Amino acid sequence: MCIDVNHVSKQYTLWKIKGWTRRERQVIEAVKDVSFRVEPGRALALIGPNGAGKSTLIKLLCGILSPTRGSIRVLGMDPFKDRSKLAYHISSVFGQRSQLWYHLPPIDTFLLLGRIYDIDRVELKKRMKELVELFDLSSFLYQPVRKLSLGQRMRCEIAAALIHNPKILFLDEPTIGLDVVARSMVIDILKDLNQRKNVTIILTSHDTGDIERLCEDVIVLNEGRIVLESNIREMRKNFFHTKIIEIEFAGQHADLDLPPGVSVIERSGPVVKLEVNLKVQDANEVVSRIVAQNSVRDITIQDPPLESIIQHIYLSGDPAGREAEQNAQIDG
Ligand SMILES: Nc1ncnc2c1ncn2[C@@H]1O[C@H](COP(=O)(O)OP(=O)(O)OP(=O)(O)O)[C@@H](O)[C@H]1O
Repeated sequence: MCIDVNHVSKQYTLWKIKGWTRRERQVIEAVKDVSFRVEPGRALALIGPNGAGKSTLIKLLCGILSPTRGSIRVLGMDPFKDRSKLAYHISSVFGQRSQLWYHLPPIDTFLLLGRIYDIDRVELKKRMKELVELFDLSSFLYQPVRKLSLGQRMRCEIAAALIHNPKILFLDEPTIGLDVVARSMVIDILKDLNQRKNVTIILTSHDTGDIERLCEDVIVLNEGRIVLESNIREMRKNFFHTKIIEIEFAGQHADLDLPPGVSVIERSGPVVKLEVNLKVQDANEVVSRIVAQNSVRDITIQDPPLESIIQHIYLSGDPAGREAEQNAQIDG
C-alpha cells in the first residue's frame, strides 16, 4: 500500500480579537474523519468546491501538517514524524507557490536540490538532462525564473520536483493559470510519468479536463468529508442520467416531435442538440424515431461533460455516493 489514511481529521484553531482584551477561539474542522487507500502507481484526483479541504489533505499527506485525529501512512511512514526521511521518496508541487529561486535560473535550483537530496554528480547530470528533454527546458534553463512565463515556470517546478525520482508526486492545482497549450503539455508529461515510470500521482484540480485525462480514481470532498470515492469510469456510469444527442439535419426539418424526457438544449442552423433523460427514455429509441421521421446527415450520442456530473455531486452533497448505490441497485 502506498497511502493509507485512517479516520483523519484536521482542525485549525483561529483566535479572533474581540475588543481590547478579549480573544475568541474559533475551531475550523477542515478535514473530517477521512479514510482512504491508494495503491502504488495510481493517479488519484481530489476534487471538491472551494474550502472542501483538498489542500489541507495534501499537506497532511506530505507531512507539512499533522492530523488532529487519526493516522496516516505514506510508503509505510508517518509523514509528519518521518518528514525528512519521507522527503527522499515523495515530492510536491503547489501551483500557487514556487520552490524555484526567483532571481536565479532554474538550473541553479536543480543543482541545489541535487545537493539537498545527496544525488551523486554524474547521476544528477543524467537526471537533469532527462528532465530538460522531457519538459523541453533547454531554451530558458539559464534565464532567471522571474523572466519566465507561467507555463515555462510550471514546467521547471515539476521538473525540480522530480529531480530525486520520487515514488509519489503530490500536485495541488499544478495547471492553475496556464493556457490550453501549456496545460496540455504538463498533463501529458504527468500522464507519461504515471504510466511509464509508475509514479503515483495525487492531484487537486478544479479543471475537469485535467482530471479526466490524467486520473483513474477520484475522491470528492465537500466540507471536509468524503462524499464520493470512485473510479472515474464508474462515476460516469453511476451518475449519468442523461445522454446528449447531436443531430445534423439534411436541409430543412419540421418541428421535432419529441417524446417525454427529451428536450432541445441547443439549436444552430441544421444542428440540434437534445438531452435525453435516461430514466424516462432510451437514447437509441429516440435516435431511431428521429431518423425514421427526418432526413438526417449525421447523428451522435454523447455523454454529458464530466463537469456537469461533478457539479451535480457537489450540489446533491450525496454522502458516500448514496445516489450511485441506488442507481446501481436499479440497474442491476
Ligand atoms: N492555515 C489555516 N488556518 C485556518 N483555517 C484554514 C487554514 N488553511 C485552510 N483553512 C480553512 O480550512 C478549510 C479548508 O481549506 P482548504 O484550503 O484545505 O480547502 P480547498 O479545498 O483546498 O479549497 P480551494 O479549492 O479554495 O483551494 C477552509 O474553511 C479554510 O478556510
